[in-house]
This record gives sequence, structure tokens and C-alpha cells, in this order.
Amino acid sequence: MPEIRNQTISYLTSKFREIGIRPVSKHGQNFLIDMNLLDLLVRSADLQKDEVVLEIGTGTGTLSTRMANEAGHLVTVEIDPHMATFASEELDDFENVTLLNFDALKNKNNFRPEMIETIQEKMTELGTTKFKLAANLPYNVATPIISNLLRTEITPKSMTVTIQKELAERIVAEPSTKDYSALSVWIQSQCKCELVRILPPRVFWPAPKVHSAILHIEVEPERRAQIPDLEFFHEFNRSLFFHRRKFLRSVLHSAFKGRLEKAEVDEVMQQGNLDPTSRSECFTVDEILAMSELFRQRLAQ
Ligand SMILES: C[S@@+](CC[C@H](N)C(=O)[O-])C[C@H]1O[C@@H](n2cnc3c(N)ncnc32)[C@H](O)[C@@H]1O
Repeated sequence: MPEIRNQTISYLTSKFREIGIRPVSKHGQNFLIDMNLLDLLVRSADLQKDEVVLEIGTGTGTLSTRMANEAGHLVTVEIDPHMATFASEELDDFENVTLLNFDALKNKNNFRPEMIETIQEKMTELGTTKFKLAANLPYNVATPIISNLLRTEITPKSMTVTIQKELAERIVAEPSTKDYSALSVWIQSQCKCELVRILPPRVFWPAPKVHSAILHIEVEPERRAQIPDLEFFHEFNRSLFFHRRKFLRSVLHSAFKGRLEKAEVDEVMQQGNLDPTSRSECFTVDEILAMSELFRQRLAQ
């Protein structure tokens, strides 16, 4: 088994000095330096030898080496060429790692196609359909990464991620709370979420200004399969929370402008017993799923 190095602050600072680089804050370069927490993240991800694992944000490769030991194959993506060079040395002895040096996102709504193709290729080579995301995510792109992964042609079994605490709280939020949002509904409509641990800034180097959290998101294929049109639901849900303080009737009139007459929207609302003066944030995930389905069927008529 290749060696797993414990990357302490002194190891990282001396290596960075040697290479002549510094952590770049615009890329969210806050490295997890608490080895117990790295192990907790890997344990929570429950990686198996018949699985391909995607890591977005290789950084110095400290989490990557731990995951490569557990997984069938690790596809790890890093935007920063300096970090990719650093990590490739750490990962040199691992035969089951593919390190890609580019931005994981093509744009806010889509992943870089080469990343998805590489995962598919490695799944075929391994003869598996199983794939997971496990990563200490760059905070500025954590939301699109988690959200988009439920919209790609390959569905992950789970996503175990370190993210900003506020974002974790938004994902697990309950109806009628300030954190409840389109993201909470989108994730909870097809996944079970567990907040594994809150992490203080000091477990990272350099320390960020905010607290973080390890979140484990388990995709539930049966629930996901019950959503007849994922893209329609994704758009419907987003438009529902676009003006979260407006009354439902007005929100729905705007959402279907040009596609349904106002009277038709009112009819669907009556059909679903939907109170026109309610607000989107008071509906449960199941109620929003049912609402979306009523409108989808109306549009299909
Ligand atoms: C929070 S650090 C995690 C590093 C390492 N995995 C760890 O656990 O300490 C996030 C890493 O993601 C990289 N990154 C930022 N944006 C990215 C993007 N859009 N695509 C790929 N990597 C990105 C950063 O350069 C940084 O190395």
C-alpha cells in the first residue's frame, strides 16, 4: 500500500516555501489539516473497491491519498496548476488515481464534459455502476457542484462533503424556516441528508473566517425515480423560491407567464387546493413535488 503522508502545517508551509507558492483564497484553498477529521470524512463516505470516487479540489492531495486506498478508482480535479503539480507528486505511487487539472465546472449549470467522460470511462473499466462524490469542496462553487451532480447522466450513490456550515444548514433546512430554499427542496426531494460534524476554522490552514461542516448526502434511487421529469421539477422549484416573500398565486403567475393563462394557473391551484395567499416556504418537499406534477400535467394537455 503506498504511503499516506500526514500533511501538517509545518510540512505544508515548508513545501509551499520551497516551491514558491501560497494558498490562493479566490480558489477556496483552505486545507484540512486535522488528520482525524480527514479520516472521519473518508469513513462517512464509506468508499468501496468497486466504486469510482470523484474529488473536486485535490489541493495538496492529502484527502486524495486516503481515498485512493479505499476506492476502486479516484478521479480528482484541481483548477490550480501549482496545486496539481504538488498533488501529482503526493499521488505518484497510486495507480488507481486520475488527476485532472482544470475547472470542474464549464459554467454555473454544467460540469466540464471531460470530467464526466473520465468518470464514465473509469466506471466501465472497473465494471461498475457505482460512483460517489467525496471532497473538501471549494466553498465558492460548492452549491453548483452538489446541485448539478443530481442533474448529470451519472447519478452518485452519495456525496460526502466539507462545506460552509451555513450551506449545510440550508441543505437540511425544514419548511417555514429562513434557511429553507430551492436548494433544500431539490436535495431533500431525492436524498437523505446527515450533518456529520461541525468544524471550527482552526482545523484548516489557512483558517477560514467561517465554520464548516461535514455533510453526508445519500441519494435515494426509489424517491428519485418517482419524480417524472427531473428537469421540469428543478425549474419549477427554482421559480417557486425566486420571490419567496410573494404570495403563491403571484409567484405561479410569473412562473408560467407565456405558457399558461392566469385563469389556467388559478384552475390548477384550485385543483390542488392551494391557498393563493400562502408562501412557497411553508410547503413541504412532498407538497412541492405534488404541485410541480399538477402543473407539468396541465402543460402536457
Ligand atoms: C478547500 S480546498 C481542498 C483541498 C484538499 N482536498 C483538502 O482537503 O485539504 C479546495 C481546492 O479546490 C480547488 N478548486 C477551486 N475551485 C475549483 C474548481 N472550480 N474546479 C476544481 N478545483 C477547484 C482549489 O484550488 C483548492 O485546491
